Amino acid sequence: MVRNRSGIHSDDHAGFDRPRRRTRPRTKDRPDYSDAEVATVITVDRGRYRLRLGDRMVSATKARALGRAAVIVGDRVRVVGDTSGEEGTLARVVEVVERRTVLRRTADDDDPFERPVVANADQLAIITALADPPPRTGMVDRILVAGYDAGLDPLLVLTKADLAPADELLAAYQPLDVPVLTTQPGSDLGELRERLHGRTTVFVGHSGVGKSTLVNALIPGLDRAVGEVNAATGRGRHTSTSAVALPLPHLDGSAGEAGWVIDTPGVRSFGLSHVTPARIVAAFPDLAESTEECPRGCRHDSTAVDCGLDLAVTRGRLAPARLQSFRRILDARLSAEAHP
Ligand SMILES: Nc1nc2c(ncn2[C@@H]2O[C@H](COP(=O)(O)OP(=O)(O)OP(=O)(O)O)[C@@H](O)[C@H]2O)c(=O)[nH]1
Ligand SMILES: [Zn+2]
Repeated sequence: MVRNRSGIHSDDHAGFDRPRRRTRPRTKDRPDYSDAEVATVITVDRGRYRLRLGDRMVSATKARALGRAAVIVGDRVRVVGDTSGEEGTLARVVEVVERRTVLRRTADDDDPFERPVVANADQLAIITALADPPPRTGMVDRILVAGYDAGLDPLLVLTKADLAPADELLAAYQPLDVPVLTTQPGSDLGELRERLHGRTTVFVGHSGVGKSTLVNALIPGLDRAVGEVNAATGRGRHTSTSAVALPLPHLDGSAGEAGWVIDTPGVRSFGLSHVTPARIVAAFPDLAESTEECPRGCRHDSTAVDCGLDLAVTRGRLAPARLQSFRRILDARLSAEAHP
């Protein structure tokens, strides 16, 4: 799949969480912040933001003028006030820079509200264990769909390869050209590091799959809590409920970051009611081309009549396994619609 660096199509910029009109100050009163410093949002916690500004960490609140507009992890924001980062100081976020991408979910399929989860990522790593807990392709498919919708490049990381073989999952995702990596205790993370290099990658995975173990291995000294799952709540006591952006160190010790990992809390569901099938198709240029011959309103699923995708298979232009895998993930979206 050929994509530009940011992984998004040029028409994807419109209307990302612009503040509503009533919350926006009248233009003539709006101060000009264009020369304010720009920082990256690392965490969001009850109206407080931890920002990385150059090589210092700064705490901040949101300026009243931003109203209810969301500020999310990964956002690039303009900040004013005390940006020294010294103990007890608090800067003010006055503007969110236009987002390149937004990964969204709806809490449930019947939840009408889209919740932006992470801004400005360009890759989505889905972490799945090969056993303990057993892999759930339905969940992987749903997260993939959210990633394609957001214009993120997918990456599948299969952990616990010491416990079970990866064949089945490889067969399910290779036809979609999803890169798949496997890990196990002590395995070489070189290829994963290469894929993370210079990019911002969201890590998503069900609780217990070994996500913290992986993040700790990638970022020595980080010490994310591993395996502290509370039996009663199914949630680690110290597990944060929102995402956190973590800079990846350069292995040779040079300054700056080698990329960003945005770690998200274990997901149990990934609602997709905000996703349209057309945007999933658009993530696969070869398939999108074949749908040009479809009848109007074709949904391209396995029940579709005269679908151009079936024609493409008949003509030998599309591998049957690719179409089958594509329809499986399309179904992950459509089944969301079937149970509103
Ligand atoms: N056998 C095996 N066990 C692993 C592997 N990776 C992690 N584990 C174990 O799996 C358990 C869960 O690992 P975590 O890293 O806490 O999983 P997590 O996905 O971060 O889970 P949450 O913190 O609940 O989100 C721990 O006991 C780990 O030691 C692996 O590759 N093989
Ligand atoms: Zn079709």
